[in-house]
Amino acid sequence: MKTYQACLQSHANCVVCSDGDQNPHSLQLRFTHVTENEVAADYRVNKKHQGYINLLHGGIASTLLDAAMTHCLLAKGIEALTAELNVRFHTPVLVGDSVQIMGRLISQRRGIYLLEATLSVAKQVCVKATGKFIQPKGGVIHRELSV
Ligand SMILES: CCCCCCCC(=O)SCCNC(=O)CCNC(=O)[C@H](O)C(C)(C)COP(=O)(O)OP(=O)(O)OC[C@H]1O[C@@H](n2cnc3c(N)ncnc32)[C@H](O)[C@@H]1OP(=O)(O)O
Repeated sequence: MKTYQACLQSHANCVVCSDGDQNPHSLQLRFTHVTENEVAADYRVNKKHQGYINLLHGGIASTLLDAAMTHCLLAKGIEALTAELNVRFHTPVLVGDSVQIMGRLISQRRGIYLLEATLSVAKQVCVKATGKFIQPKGGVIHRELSV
């Protein structure tokens, strides 16, 4: 089984979790293990990431939840692609809010991993997601570009 550190190399330039040297536009999130099947990260909402004035863009919120679920699998040595993402926006999140993002593995059946993730402010869940993840055939995730 690959280690978490080794799995991180598969997305070394990631817009969510690489360091600023690798990608200056990265949100530079750091996920930590909470339990065997759970990871978490903290993030303060930057005004660059608003959609409607002073509200966190829903696409960015979805990205954070997708990343939490991905890291949950990476922490278990599993590199899989998002095959399906379902997001429910309960409460707007504001610029400047400190948010906690959690990802949790729910189940695994016939190569399809089902996960859930939450984005909370002061312990109130504002955005919730479920996702299905699948390991690509042959296991190769990254691609070479022809140009
Ligand atoms: C911070 C870290 C960030 C890292 C990145 C974050 C995660 C991402 O953004 S990943 C990028 C976005 N996702 C992608 O680009 C994925 C694009 N899709 C794909 O590559 C493929 O469709 C992939 C790999 C998901 C599945 O491909 P493949 O294995 O060929 O699937 P396929 O043969 O169609 O299906 C395999 C099985 O899964 C099932 N399946 C496929 N999709 C789904 C789904 N959404 N729900 C349920 N079942 C599904 C199929 O029915 C099939 O079942 P069975 O074997 O019983 O027939």
